[in-house]
Amino acid sequence: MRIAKLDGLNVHYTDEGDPNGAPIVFANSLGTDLRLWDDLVPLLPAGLRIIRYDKRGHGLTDTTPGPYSMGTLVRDAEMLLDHLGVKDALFVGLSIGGMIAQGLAVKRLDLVRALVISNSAAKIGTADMWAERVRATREDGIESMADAVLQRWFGKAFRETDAFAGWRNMLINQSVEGYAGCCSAISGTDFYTPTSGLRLPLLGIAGSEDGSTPPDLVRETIDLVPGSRFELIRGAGHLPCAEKPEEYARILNTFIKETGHV
Ligand SMILES: O=C(O)CC1=CCC(=O)O1
Repeated sequence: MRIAKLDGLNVHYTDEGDPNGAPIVFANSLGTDLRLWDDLVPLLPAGLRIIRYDKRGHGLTDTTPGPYSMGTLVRDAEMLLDHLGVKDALFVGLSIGGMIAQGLAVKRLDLVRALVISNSAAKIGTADMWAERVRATREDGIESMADAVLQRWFGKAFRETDAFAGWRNMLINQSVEGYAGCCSAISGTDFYTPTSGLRLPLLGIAGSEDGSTPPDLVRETIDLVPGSRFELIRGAGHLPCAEKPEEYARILNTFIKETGHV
């Protein structure tokens, strides 16, 4: 098990593949841990250094008292990459992970040479929506919202597979404080202006059945950056890397090659 102690925070991460390869970093969504990418990683091209991590309040990373700010989550990612000596990474962020990706690219362009913003946007939801999510999380528990969240995460066919129970368990077993803390970070984030200023290779990925960040919302953010590309995965919900890993890999691997990352 790999833990990096970053300014007192124990951050759980994995560092796989070729240690001298071009780095690719994955940041996961609200309510998931780094296993989000388990089915995708074996489909990536050889020669990459593949880094995944559990963000604050999720998985095996420490939970600190919330609410969190997006600045704190971006700083955690920044400290991890500095700790690992990573520069010029291809950074893949899904949902809140895609917000962290935008914030990191704006703050430390030396760390990020290309971005994948998956099922994410410059701004997600409204302050009222996130305040209600924080209230429900704290007062009724994550499980009280699980069915609604999972409907947005996956299409109907996937919800009938055996694997679905594992995703439900991943969601309901996250820390209440960590989950609520990250809801507050999303609520306070509007990267519309800073992301508009980014000039780097950018790929957007959306799922046609995504009830959290619908395709039009993702596309609006991707279109802020000249030269960016947008791909839609049909029949997939909010977590297409888990629901349709082969299709996700085909799109991501094309981008990896186009940007000369391997
Ligand atoms: O829980 C959801 O609705 C999906 C989601 C929104 C932001 C995020 O990271 O996940």
